[in-house]
Amino acid sequence: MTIAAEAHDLVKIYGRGDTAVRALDGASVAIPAGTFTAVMGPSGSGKSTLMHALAGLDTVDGGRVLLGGTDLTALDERRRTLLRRERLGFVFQSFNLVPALTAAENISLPLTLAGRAADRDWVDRLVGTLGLAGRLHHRPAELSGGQQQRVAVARALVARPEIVFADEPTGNLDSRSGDALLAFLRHAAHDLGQTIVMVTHDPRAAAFADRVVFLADGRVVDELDDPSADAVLARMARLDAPAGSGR
Ligand SMILES: Nc1ncnc2c1ncn2[C@@H]1O[C@H](COP(=O)(O)OP(=O)(O)OP(=O)(O)O)[C@@H](O)[C@H]1O
Repeated sequence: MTIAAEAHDLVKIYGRGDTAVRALDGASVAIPAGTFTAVMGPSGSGKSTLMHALAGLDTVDGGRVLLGGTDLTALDERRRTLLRRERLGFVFQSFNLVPALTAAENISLPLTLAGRAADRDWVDRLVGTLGLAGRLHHRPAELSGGQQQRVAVARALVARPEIVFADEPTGNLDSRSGDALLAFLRHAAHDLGQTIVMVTHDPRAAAFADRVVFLADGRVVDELDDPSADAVLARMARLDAPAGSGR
Protein backbone atom coordinates (compact mmCIF):
# COMPACT_ATOMS: atom_id res chain seq x y z
CA MET A 1 0.00 0.00 0.00
CA THR A 2 1.44 3.38 -1.02
CA ILE A 3 0.90 6.28 1.36
CA ALA A 4 0.02 9.52 -0.47
CA ALA A 5 0.28 11.78 2.58
CA GLU A 6 1.00 11.42 6.25
CA ALA A 7 0.85 13.69 9.26
CA HIS A 8 2.87 13.01 12.39
CA ASP A 9 2.00 14.59 15.74
CA LEU A 10 0.71 17.84 14.32
CA VAL A 11 0.28 20.78 16.67
CA LYS A 12 -1.42 24.01 15.62
CA ILE A 13 -1.99 26.80 18.10
CA TYR A 14 -4.11 29.86 17.32
CA GLY A 15 -3.67 32.95 19.47
CA ARG A 16 -1.48 33.37 22.54
CA GLY A 17 -1.58 33.23 26.31
CA ASP A 18 -4.99 32.81 27.93
CA THR A 19 -6.83 32.85 24.64
CA ALA A 20 -4.59 30.30 22.85
CA VAL A 21 -6.46 27.42 21.19
CA ARG A 22 -4.72 24.12 20.38
CA ALA A 23 -6.61 23.40 17.16
CA LEU A 24 -4.34 20.38 16.53
CA ASP A 25 -2.86 18.62 19.53
CA GLY A 26 -0.87 15.61 18.36
CA ALA A 27 -2.85 14.70 15.22
CA SER A 28 -1.40 11.80 13.20
CA VAL A 29 -2.91 10.20 10.11
CA ALA A 30 -1.85 8.32 6.97
CA ILE A 31 -3.74 8.65 3.68
CA PRO A 32 -3.34 5.58 1.41
CA ALA A 33 -3.02 6.36 -2.31
CA GLY A 34 -6.07 5.67 -4.46
CA THR A 35 -8.52 5.77 -1.57
CA PHE A 36 -11.37 8.07 -0.59
CA THR A 37 -10.98 9.18 3.06
CA ALA A 38 -13.55 11.23 4.98
CA VAL A 39 -12.56 13.34 7.99
CA MET A 40 -15.26 13.80 10.63
CA GLY A 41 -15.52 15.10 14.17
CA PRO A 42 -17.50 17.51 16.35
CA SER A 43 -17.48 21.21 15.50
CA GLY A 44 -14.15 22.73 16.48
CA SER A 45 -12.35 19.36 16.63
CA GLY A 46 -9.76 20.53 14.07
CA LYS A 47 -11.00 19.02 10.77
CA SER A 48 -10.39 22.10 8.61
CA THR A 49 -7.11 22.82 10.37
CA LEU A 50 -5.91 19.27 9.68
CA MET A 51 -6.94 19.48 6.04
CA HIS A 52 -5.22 22.85 5.63
CA ALA A 53 -2.03 21.43 7.18
CA LEU A 54 -2.09 18.30 4.95
CA ALA A 55 -2.64 20.48 1.88
CA GLY A 56 0.06 23.00 2.72
CA LEU A 57 -2.52 25.79 2.93
CA ASP A 58 -1.34 26.62 6.42
CA THR A 59 1.75 26.13 8.60
CA VAL A 60 1.86 24.12 11.83
CA ASP A 61 3.57 24.75 15.17
CA GLY A 62 4.80 21.19 15.61
CA GLY A 63 4.96 17.83 13.84
CA ARG A 64 5.51 16.97 10.20
CA VAL A 65 3.48 16.54 7.02
CA LEU A 66 4.91 14.29 4.31
CA LEU A 67 3.45 14.36 0.84
CA GLY A 68 4.86 11.57 -1.31
CA GLY A 69 8.33 12.00 0.22
CA THR A 70 8.28 15.82 0.41
CA ASP A 71 8.32 17.32 3.90
CA LEU A 72 5.73 20.09 3.52
CA THR A 73 6.54 21.53 6.92
CA ALA A 74 10.12 22.26 5.77
CA LEU A 75 9.04 24.36 2.76
CA ASP A 76 8.73 28.12 2.69
CA GLU A 77 5.50 29.78 1.57
CA ARG A 78 6.58 30.14 -2.06
CA ARG A 79 7.52 26.46 -2.39
CA ARG A 80 4.30 25.36 -0.69
CA THR A 81 2.31 27.47 -3.13
CA LEU A 82 4.11 25.88 -6.08
CA LEU A 83 3.62 22.40 -4.65
CA ARG A 84 -0.11 23.02 -4.18
CA ARG A 85 -0.43 24.25 -7.74
CA GLU A 86 1.54 21.37 -9.26
CA ARG A 87 0.59 18.42 -7.09
CA LEU A 88 -2.78 19.02 -5.39
CA GLY A 89 -6.41 19.68 -6.30
CA PHE A 90 -9.09 21.44 -4.24
CA VAL A 91 -12.88 21.49 -4.06
CA PHE A 92 -14.57 23.90 -1.66
CA GLN A 93 -18.16 24.26 -0.45
CA SER A 94 -18.50 27.56 -2.30
CA PHE A 95 -17.43 26.18 -5.74
CA ASN A 96 -14.93 29.06 -6.28
CA LEU A 97 -15.30 29.20 -10.06
CA VAL A 98 -14.12 32.23 -12.04
CA PRO A 99 -17.39 34.00 -13.08
CA ALA A 100 -16.04 35.44 -16.36
CA LEU A 101 -14.77 32.08 -17.66
CA THR A 102 -16.82 29.34 -19.30
CA ALA A 103 -17.09 25.90 -17.72
CA ALA A 104 -14.46 24.60 -20.17
CA GLU A 105 -12.09 27.46 -19.31
CA ASN A 106 -12.64 26.97 -15.58
CA ILE A 107 -11.88 23.26 -15.92
CA SER A 108 -8.63 23.97 -17.83
CA LEU A 109 -7.52 26.77 -15.52
CA PRO A 110 -4.94 24.74 -13.51
CA LEU A 111 -3.29 23.67 -16.79
CA THR A 112 -3.42 27.19 -18.22
CA LEU A 113 -1.76 28.58 -15.06
CA ALA A 114 0.92 25.88 -15.14
CA GLY A 115 1.53 26.36 -18.89
CA ARG A 116 0.70 22.69 -19.48
CA ALA A 117 -1.18 21.19 -22.41
CA ALA A 118 -4.46 19.42 -21.68
CA ASP A 119 -4.66 15.65 -22.04
CA ARG A 120 -7.74 15.67 -24.32
CA ASP A 121 -8.75 12.07 -23.55
CA TRP A 122 -8.62 12.71 -19.83
CA VAL A 123 -10.58 15.96 -20.07
CA ASP A 124 -13.21 14.25 -22.26
CA ARG A 125 -13.49 11.40 -19.78
CA LEU A 126 -13.95 13.78 -16.84
CA VAL A 127 -16.47 15.91 -18.71
CA GLY A 128 -18.38 12.82 -19.90
CA THR A 129 -18.46 11.08 -16.51
CA LEU A 130 -19.51 14.28 -14.77
CA GLY A 131 -22.29 14.90 -17.33
CA LEU A 132 -20.95 18.32 -18.34
CA ALA A 133 -20.65 17.84 -22.10
CA GLY A 134 -23.65 20.07 -22.90
CA ARG A 135 -22.59 22.80 -20.49
CA LEU A 136 -18.99 23.55 -21.46
CA HIS A 137 -19.68 26.96 -23.01
CA HIS A 138 -21.84 28.22 -20.15
CA ARG A 139 -20.53 30.58 -17.51
CA PRO A 140 -20.97 29.68 -13.81
CA ALA A 141 -24.02 31.99 -13.40
CA GLU A 142 -25.78 29.95 -16.12
CA LEU A 143 -25.23 26.64 -14.31
CA SER A 144 -27.08 24.98 -11.42
CA GLY A 145 -25.29 24.53 -8.09
CA GLY A 146 -24.75 20.85 -8.83
CA GLN A 147 -23.33 21.63 -12.27
CA GLN A 148 -21.04 24.32 -10.84
CA GLN A 149 -19.69 21.88 -8.27
CA ARG A 150 -19.14 19.23 -10.97
CA VAL A 151 -17.11 21.83 -12.91
CA ALA A 152 -15.11 22.49 -9.72
CA VAL A 153 -14.48 18.74 -9.36
CA ALA A 154 -13.36 18.44 -13.02
CA ARG A 155 -11.01 21.39 -12.44
CA ALA A 156 -9.60 19.73 -9.30
CA LEU A 157 -8.88 16.51 -11.22
CA VAL A 158 -7.80 17.90 -14.60
CA ALA A 159 -4.08 17.94 -13.82
CA ARG A 160 -4.23 14.46 -12.20
CA PRO A 161 -3.07 15.72 -8.80
CA GLU A 162 -1.56 13.42 -6.19
CA ILE A 163 -4.41 14.26 -3.81
CA VAL A 164 -7.72 16.09 -4.12
CA PHE A 165 -8.84 17.84 -0.92
CA ALA A 166 -12.56 18.54 -0.61
CA ASP A 167 -13.99 20.68 2.21
CA GLU A 168 -17.74 20.06 2.64
CA PRO A 169 -18.10 19.68 -1.15
CA THR A 170 -21.82 18.87 -0.91
CA GLY A 171 -22.63 21.53 1.72
CA ASN A 172 -24.44 23.77 -0.78
CA LEU A 173 -26.10 21.02 -2.84
CA ASP A 174 -29.49 19.31 -2.60
CA SER A 175 -29.24 15.65 -1.64
CA ARG A 176 -29.62 14.32 -5.20
CA SER A 177 -26.83 16.51 -6.63
CA GLY A 178 -24.78 15.81 -3.52
CA ASP A 179 -25.14 12.03 -3.89
CA ALA A 180 -24.18 12.22 -7.58
CA LEU A 181 -21.06 14.18 -6.70
CA LEU A 182 -20.08 11.78 -3.90
CA ALA A 183 -20.64 8.80 -6.19
CA PHE A 184 -18.28 10.43 -8.68
CA LEU A 185 -15.61 11.00 -6.00
CA ARG A 186 -15.90 7.32 -5.07
CA HIS A 187 -15.59 6.34 -8.72
CA ALA A 188 -12.55 8.64 -9.12
CA ALA A 189 -10.80 6.83 -6.27
CA HIS A 190 -11.76 3.27 -7.24
CA ASP A 191 -11.63 3.39 -11.03
CA LEU A 192 -9.26 6.28 -11.75
CA GLY A 193 -6.87 5.77 -8.81
CA GLN A 194 -7.42 9.29 -7.49
CA THR A 195 -6.58 9.89 -3.81
CA ILE A 196 -9.29 11.99 -2.15
CA VAL A 197 -9.58 13.51 1.33
CA MET A 198 -12.94 15.05 2.24
CA VAL A 199 -13.98 16.97 5.34
CA THR A 200 -17.68 16.58 6.09
CA HIS A 201 -20.28 16.90 8.86
CA ASP A 202 -22.68 14.55 7.12
CA PRO A 203 -22.62 10.81 8.02
CA ARG A 204 -24.41 10.01 4.73
CA ALA A 205 -21.64 11.77 2.78
CA ALA A 206 -18.95 10.00 4.84
CA ALA A 207 -20.57 6.65 3.98
CA PHE A 208 -19.45 7.12 0.34
CA ALA A 209 -15.81 7.03 1.51
CA ASP A 210 -13.59 3.95 1.95
CA ARG A 211 -12.56 5.04 5.39
CA VAL A 212 -13.57 7.63 7.98
CA VAL A 213 -11.03 9.26 10.29
CA PHE A 214 -12.55 10.79 13.44
CA LEU A 215 -11.06 13.82 15.16
CA ALA A 216 -11.74 15.07 18.68
CA ASP A 217 -9.89 17.86 20.48
CA GLY A 218 -7.27 18.14 17.76
CA ARG A 219 -6.38 14.43 17.62
CA VAL A 220 -7.33 11.44 15.49
CA VAL A 221 -9.21 9.28 17.96
CA ASP A 222 -10.92 6.66 15.80
CA GLU A 223 -11.13 5.17 12.31
CA LEU A 224 -13.79 3.20 10.46
CA ASP A 225 -13.33 1.16 7.27
CA ASP A 226 -16.16 0.62 4.76
CA PRO A 227 -18.45 2.91 6.77
CA SER A 228 -22.23 2.88 6.73
CA ALA A 229 -24.08 6.09 7.67
CA ASP A 230 -25.43 4.36 10.81
CA ALA A 231 -21.99 3.21 11.94
CA VAL A 232 -20.62 6.73 11.40
CA LEU A 233 -23.51 8.22 13.39
CA ALA A 234 -22.89 5.80 16.26
CA ARG A 235 -19.18 6.73 16.44
CA MET A 236 -20.03 10.44 16.26
CA ALA A 237 -22.53 10.05 19.12
CA ARG A 238 -19.72 8.62 21.24
CA LEU A 239 -17.49 11.61 20.43
CA ASP A 240 -20.26 14.12 21.16
CA ALA A 241 -21.14 12.48 24.49
CA PRO A 242 -19.92 14.50 27.49
CA ALA A 243 -16.86 12.98 29.21
CA GLY A 244 -17.86 10.62 32.01
CA SER A 245 -21.35 10.01 30.64
CA GLY A 246 -20.43 6.37 30.21
CA ARG A 247 -21.45 6.21 26.55
N1 LIG B 1 -7.93 31.53 12.44
C1 LIG B 1 -8.25 31.10 13.66
N2 LIG B 1 -8.01 31.85 14.74
C2 LIG B 1 -8.32 31.40 15.99
N3 LIG B 1 -8.86 30.19 16.24
C3 LIG B 1 -9.12 29.40 15.20
C4 LIG B 1 -8.84 29.80 13.85
N4 LIG B 1 -9.19 28.78 13.01
C5 LIG B 1 -9.69 27.82 13.82
N5 LIG B 1 -9.64 28.17 15.12
C6 LIG B 1 -10.06 27.35 16.27
O1 LIG B 1 -9.39 26.10 16.19
C7 LIG B 1 -10.28 25.04 16.54
C8 LIG B 1 -10.38 24.04 15.38
O2 LIG B 1 -11.00 24.70 14.27
P1 LIG B 1 -11.38 23.97 12.91
O3 LIG B 1 -11.97 24.99 12.03
O4 LIG B 1 -10.20 23.21 12.43
O5 LIG B 1 -12.47 22.92 13.42
P2 LIG B 1 -13.52 22.08 12.56
O6 LIG B 1 -13.54 20.72 13.17
O7 LIG B 1 -13.20 22.19 11.12
O8 LIG B 1 -14.85 22.85 12.93
P3 LIG B 1 -16.25 22.99 12.17
O9 LIG B 1 -16.80 21.59 12.08
O10 LIG B 1 -17.07 23.84 13.09
O11 LIG B 1 -15.98 23.61 10.84
C9 LIG B 1 -11.60 25.69 16.92
O12 LIG B 1 -11.64 25.83 18.33
C10 LIG B 1 -11.54 27.03 16.24
O13 LIG B 1 -12.28 27.98 16.94
